[in-house]
Amino acid sequence: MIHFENVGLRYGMGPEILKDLTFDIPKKSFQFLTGPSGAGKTTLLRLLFMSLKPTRGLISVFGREMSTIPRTELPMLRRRVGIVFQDFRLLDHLTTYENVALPLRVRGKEESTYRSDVLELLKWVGLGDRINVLPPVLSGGEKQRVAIARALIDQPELLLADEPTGNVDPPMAKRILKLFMELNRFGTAVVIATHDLTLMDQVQARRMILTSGRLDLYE
Ligand SMILES: Nc1ncnc2c1ncn2[C@@H]1O[C@H](COP(=O)(O)OP(=O)(O)OP(=O)(O)O)[C@@H](O)[C@H]1O
Repeated sequence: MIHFENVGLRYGMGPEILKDLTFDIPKKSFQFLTGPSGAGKTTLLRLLFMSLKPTRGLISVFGREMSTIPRTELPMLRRRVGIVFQDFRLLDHLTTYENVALPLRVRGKEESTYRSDVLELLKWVGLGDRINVLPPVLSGGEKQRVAIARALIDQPELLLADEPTGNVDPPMAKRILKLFMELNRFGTAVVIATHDLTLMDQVQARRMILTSGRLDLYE
């Protein structure tokens, strides 16, 4: 589904942050992306989300070579990807419910077809009593769970999550992991960037380890 071939990335004239990355993200696969702080995990997720272009090498996403994709087509391709940003990126003027429903609204779906799914997912992540609240009054962990629910609601082909359990307690982290695994069981490829060893030890999954910009894969 995604293929990287000798990919390198530098920001501006700075040093190369990612070096010679060659790997695949197969359809329906599940993997953790880990490595020390500053190793380039978020940068790699941004490449996977097509919000950054590599400075060298080739990336193909959903069978398309990234350098040939017109800018106008990127939003359509990105709709096939669910992403949980480290800083959540919720819309502050929309309620919790409306934030989670947004990807479905953007697709032109009727509210009656998804309302119960959104409510059920919000309940699952422990936010059943926060549906009409605006993000500014939510705690960090609550915001994180809204961002996760929004990324999952439309069953994307690929889910990218940047430290998705960084702000929640261990039982909730376990619950969120279960949600990702369930989504994966239904066919979504999942990439979770994390430092959380306890989380990674709960699943037998591929580990992609970034160290000083180089990637090692442990199947
Ligand atoms: N927009 C940017 N401009 C210049 N340098 C950047 C930019 N974004 C990230 N970097 C640099 O790239 C390197 C990798 O950063 P990145 O955020 O990808 O690492 P990370 O592995 O996700 O770190 P963490 O685990 O702390 O979130 C760091 O040295 C960072 O300072």
